[in-house]
This record gives sequence, C-alpha cells and structure tokens, in this order.
Amino acid sequence: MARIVMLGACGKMGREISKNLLMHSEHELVGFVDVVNVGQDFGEILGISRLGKAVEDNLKEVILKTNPEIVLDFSRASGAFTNILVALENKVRVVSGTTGFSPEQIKKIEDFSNENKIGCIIAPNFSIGALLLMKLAQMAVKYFSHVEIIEYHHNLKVDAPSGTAIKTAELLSSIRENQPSAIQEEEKIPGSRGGDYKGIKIHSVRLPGLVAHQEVIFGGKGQSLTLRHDVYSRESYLDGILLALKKVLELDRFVFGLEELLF
Ligand SMILES: NC(=O)C1=CN([C@@H]2O[C@H](COP(=O)(O)OP(=O)(O)OC[C@H]3O[C@@H](n4cnc5c(N)ncnc54)[C@H](OP(=O)(O)O)[C@@H]3O)[C@@H](O)[C@H]2O)C=CC1
Ligand SMILES: O=C(O)C1=N[C@H](C(=O)O)C[C@H](O)C1
Repeated sequence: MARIVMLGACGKMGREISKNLLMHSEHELVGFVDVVNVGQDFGEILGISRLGKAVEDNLKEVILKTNPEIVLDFSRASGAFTNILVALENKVRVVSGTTGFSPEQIKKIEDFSNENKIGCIIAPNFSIGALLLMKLAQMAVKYFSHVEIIEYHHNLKVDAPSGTAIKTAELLSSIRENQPSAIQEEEKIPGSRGGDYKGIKIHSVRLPGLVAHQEVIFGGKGQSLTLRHDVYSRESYLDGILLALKKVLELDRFVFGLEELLF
C-alpha cells in the first residue's frame, strides 16, 4: 500500500485511474494536482461522493503537506518535466505515463533518478497488449526488410507521434539498421510519407471515436505481416499501472518502459 499523489488528476487518464484506485485498490490517494478545477472537491469531479480533498495546482506544496511515497503522473510533458524533478528532489518516487518528452528531458530525469537513487518509471504504454506488440515486433523485424508504423488516437491527443510509436521505432531500430530506400521518393504534399525515426516511417491518425490503436506493418518479398493492438477503454492501462506502483517502491534507479520489468 502506498500514499499516492495524482498529477493530471482531472484529465481523462487521471479521472479513470483515480476512480479505479479509490474504489478497488489498497493504495491511498492523498493528493490531486491539476491546472484545471483547482479548489473543487475531487470526489465531485469524479461524480462520486465528496472526498474532502480539493484539486490543487502546486505539486511541491501537496508533497510537503501529504508526505506521499509516489507521484503518479498523467499530465502534459511541458509541465510534467519540471514536476517529476520536483518530486524526485523531494525524494518522492515517480510513475509517469505522460508522453511527449524530448530525449534530452528523459535523459535529465534519468540522470537525476540514478544519481540520487530514487526510483522513477516512465512508461509510454501500460497496457499488456501494447507491450506484447512491441515484443512481437522485435521478433518480426529480423525477418522482414521493411517496416512502418501507423498509430491511431482520439482527436484530443496533443502529441504526435504517440509515445508508444516512438518507443516501438526505437526498439526496432536498435535491432536493425535503416531500411534501404530503393528509389528517390517525391512527396507531392509534404509529410505524406509520415515522420521518420531513423528510417522507420511513423504515421499518426487523429479522429473522434478512436481511443488508442497501433499497427506495425512489415513488408518483405511477396508478403506482409501486420501486428495490431487496440485499446477500447482506459481500464486497459490499470494492471500495468498497479505493477509499476509496486515495482517503483523497490527501485533505486530509472526505468524507461514497462517491458524491462515484465519480460
Ligand atoms: N502511458 C500510458 O499507458 C498512457 C499515457 N497517456 C498519456 O498520458 C498523458 C495524459 O493523457 P490524457 O489523460 O488523455 O490527457 P488529458 O489532456 O485528458 O489530461 C491531462 C491533464 O493534465 C492537466 N495538466 C496540464 N498541464 C499540467 C501541469 N503542469 N500540472 C498538472 N496538470 C497539468 C491537463 O490540463 P489541461 O487540459 O488544461 O491541459 C489535464 O487536466 C498524455 O501525455 C498521454 O499521451 C495516456 C494514456 C495511456
Ligand atoms: O494519449 C493517449 O491516449 C495515449 N497516449 C500514449 C502514447 O502516446 O503512446 C499511450 C496510449 O497510446 C494512449
């Protein structure tokens, strides 16, 4: 059981995960931080009974007041970078699912966590299906000459491409060099061929009605293989988050991606 402060509490993930943790887990949610709904009772925001705890906007003050073991973060990279460092500086472990960090920001968090021996997990995806998709893609990439990634998300997603797509491309490119381009391509509309991660193309679709979906498509001589994962509801992230909350209490270092703790 851990005392947890939820950062980004009023967002889609913050609300879904808080509700689940409050109702079905042994963990104690001791504080709720967001930039919206400040001062409102968080229970009322969730549409359950009053909790007697209001949303606050200053993570450091909430940490000093509530003495948590973990900050659980689903907010936005711009603010989360500073807030994660605030938590670590105050010796509070961090589990973050926020995406959109730059490689330099991740490196700074990694260095601070490792140098000060405070557990910190940043995981671009907590659903077992997405983690398995990445694992299976790492097997398949050895047998196909070409691979591209298509990720599909709801139209309220800020960052593109998704953190999961970047992580997938990173894992694949660490196994195999850039795929060779046989011809000189001409993009008649800039961006038509997608974003480029070390030679791996990533295409981002944003539409209402979608939640979170990813395809990794491999092409070879006379055949293709498509690996696909679909999230239909944000409950899918809960088991991975519970695992991370347990593991981070045993960690004195930085971990990027839940796969290192799972497989
Ligand atoms: N790792 C995983 O498995 C998953 C990761 N995600 C990631 O989690 C993040 C949140 O997703 P989602 O809940 O859909 O997004 P939302 O936009 O619905 O929620 C984010 C919340 O954080 C708030 N916020 C913004 N800046 C700050 C700040 N500086 N301090 C505190 N709160 C802040 C937002 O306020 P405002 O609206 O005013 O900006 C909003 O209320 C995204 O980066 C997303 O990619 C999502 C699903 C799964
Ligand atoms: O914003 C989302 O919704 C999601 N974001 C994460 C990402 O960027 O990979 C994880 C999941 O795809 C849902």
